[in-house]
Amino acid sequence: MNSSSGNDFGLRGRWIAWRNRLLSSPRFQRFAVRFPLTRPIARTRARDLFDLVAGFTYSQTLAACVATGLLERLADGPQTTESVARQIDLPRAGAERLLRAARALGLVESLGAAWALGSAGAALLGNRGIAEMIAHHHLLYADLGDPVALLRRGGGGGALSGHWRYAESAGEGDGTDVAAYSALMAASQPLIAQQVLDAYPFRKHRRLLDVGGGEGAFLAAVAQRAPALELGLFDLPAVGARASARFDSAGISARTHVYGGSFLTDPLPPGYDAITLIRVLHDHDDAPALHVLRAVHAALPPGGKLVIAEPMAGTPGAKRSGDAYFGLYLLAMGSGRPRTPREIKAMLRAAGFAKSSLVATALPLTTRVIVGTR
Ligand SMILES: C[S@@+](CC[C@H](N)C(=O)[O-])C[C@H]1O[C@@H](n2cnc3c(N)ncnc32)[C@H](O)[C@@H]1O
Repeated sequence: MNSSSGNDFGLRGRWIAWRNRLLSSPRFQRFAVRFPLTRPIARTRARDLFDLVAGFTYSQTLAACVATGLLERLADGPQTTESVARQIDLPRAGAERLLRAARALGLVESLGAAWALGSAGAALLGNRGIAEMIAHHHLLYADLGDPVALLRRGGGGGALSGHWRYAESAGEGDGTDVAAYSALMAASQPLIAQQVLDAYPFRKHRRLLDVGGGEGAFLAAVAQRAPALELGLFDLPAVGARASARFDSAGISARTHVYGGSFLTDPLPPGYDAITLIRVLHDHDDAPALHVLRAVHAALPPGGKLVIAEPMAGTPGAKRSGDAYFGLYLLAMGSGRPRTPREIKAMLRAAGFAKSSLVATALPLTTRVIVGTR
């Protein structure tokens, strides 16, 4: 149905149609920037709109900072443009262009004639996972070169789906295929693990199975917080091998068990009273995601807990990261979608879980937590 007036959508529909007619009118736009009472709002709106227009250049400034190691160079103290240019191997003019762009984004700041690390740059340096994400974004941007084509073909089929082998070739991935994504996940895990561990008391369980546990970074963090917990990790065989190596070097092999398999075709091992799915569910379309939840339900004892942790859609204050970033990221990857807590809870009900609740986390933009009870 086509409706340009909004009349068919009740009071709110009519209000939106009226507001949009006004906001898109060049006459009103001219008035709004001139009139003192509307000018601040008009300027903020214009800036927000420009940020949407220019976002790609901001991301690419960031990518250049990470690729050249600019931020690390400034971590040792302020430097002149010449010194920066020499260290990051750019002509002076190129270095200055990058420094100015980075300054505008808060990544660096000027200090007299020198350049220092900015507050956003310092925060980024303290989080290796974000730098690694930025470093692999060239794959995403290659796929987003023609976003309409990507949307038309239903996602996948590009550079990012090659990075996440299992996305389009379910249950697959040998040692070489899984190395890059497993390392990326492990690098970004500390921030996630800390929040999940603060949100949920794993100590009250006896045995915990981390399904799609990657190379074991989450379980290694759990092991420190809950020294009595027995730990299991289930992932594709090639990823499980990486986890075994990590557990060996962390000295926790005796209390961990690694299972190699596909949760889409193999049953999950029983005997665990808690199961975690950390950044796993959103990787899968609805049918396989429901399959995983059913497999978890089958493996848990009555009263057993499933802890789901991942960024979710519709997160207050972080809606862009859910539907815009992860929505397009997972589309390019070729599998999955970000879901709202309500959608995840409905899936848990469909998989047979008796109840579920959303638990608060420190940084919902990066991860939210839902606990389901079998
Ligand atoms: C996005 S990563 C998350 C890894 C880890 N949980 C974390 O948060 O760092 C998804 C994980 O699911 C695993 N995975 C994907 N498909 C799988 C399947 N069919 N069976 C078992 N594991 C699978 C991947 O190998 C990968 O380790």
